[in-house]
Amino acid sequence: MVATVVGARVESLASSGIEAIPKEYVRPQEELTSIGNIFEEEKNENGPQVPTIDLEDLVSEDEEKRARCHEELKRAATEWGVMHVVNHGIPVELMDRVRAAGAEFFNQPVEEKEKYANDHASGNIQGYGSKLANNASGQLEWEDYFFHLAYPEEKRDMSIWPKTPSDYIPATSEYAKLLRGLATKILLALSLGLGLEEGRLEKEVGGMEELLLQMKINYYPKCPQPELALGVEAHTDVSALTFILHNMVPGLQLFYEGKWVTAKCVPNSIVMHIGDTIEILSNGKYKSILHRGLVNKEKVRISWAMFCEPPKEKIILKPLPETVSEAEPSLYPPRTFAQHIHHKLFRKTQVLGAK
Ligand SMILES: O=C(O)CCC(=O)C(=O)O
Ligand SMILES: [Fe+2]
Repeated sequence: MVATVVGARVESLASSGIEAIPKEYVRPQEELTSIGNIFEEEKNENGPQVPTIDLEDLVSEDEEKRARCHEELKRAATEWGVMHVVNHGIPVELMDRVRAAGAEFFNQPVEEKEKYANDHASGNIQGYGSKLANNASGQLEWEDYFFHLAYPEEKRDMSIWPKTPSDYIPATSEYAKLLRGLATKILLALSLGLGLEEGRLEKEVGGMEELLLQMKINYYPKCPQPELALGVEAHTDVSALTFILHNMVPGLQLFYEGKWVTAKCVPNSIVMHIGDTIEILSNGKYKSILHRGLVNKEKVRISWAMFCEPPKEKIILKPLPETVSEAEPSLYPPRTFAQHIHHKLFRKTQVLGAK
């Protein structure tokens, strides 16, 4: 009998030569029916597609062009809550450096990466990790990850950032700084889209001092039975905004109008999600879309998610008064970010426990 090593890295499992995945990774029956071959899914041109938004004119001097750009962004945030953004102002060479550095870090032997292992029991949530079963079902995801705070600079713990390769720190630091600037511009346009003053959402999520940029590199090894597993299970992001780079291997799916839509790989784009925080502040006018990640047999997939998050306790999140009326009552009770996360986990445990 082959015993499963619980807590082992998915990468080690994947390279061990197993032909069948351990049962903890097998999704429940009702979910399996919707999991297909991601390469086939990516080719599907029928049905709705994730919008691509050109941000060239996001801060244009030309008022008309700027308004048009804001309108498109607003529409995508309202209808989808996720989009490919292009002409975002982040140099492609920098995105390539971030990807190369992350990939090189993960290319090291597992033992090297274990030196950065996180330890949730001791409160060390930053570093190298894999999902631990957090509920009775023991369900696991087919991925390992690296997680750390990337911005603001004074809140970073550089002792946990990868030291190898040497470009990891400079590339990721610069990328985080530029993304922070982009987040401000996006929040400005989204504020105007709600009829608010341009700086309002930025302020409501914590501003320059308190909004945290958290980097999560998702590493999805090849999977011998991709039709039975998920790299990341269906969820909405709790963040205000999430910016995602990937290595051009498909995997991301969005639950839109009752169906799973596969995101195409758009060169030089960044996938941007509206997270729960903005959905709540906007009283549901902007959407935080349900999404998940599929894995495959042939190629390792890596994605770099930068979560822009409000502080855990300092801000009470609730629909802004301007977004609430008699006709559109508040859809969300007031909660801190920490309470929101806790509530989601609690609800999920209840749903799973009810089976
Ligand atoms: O890998 C992806 O494309 C998505 C990952 C994701 O949804 C997440 O890390 O929250
Ligand atoms: Fe996500």
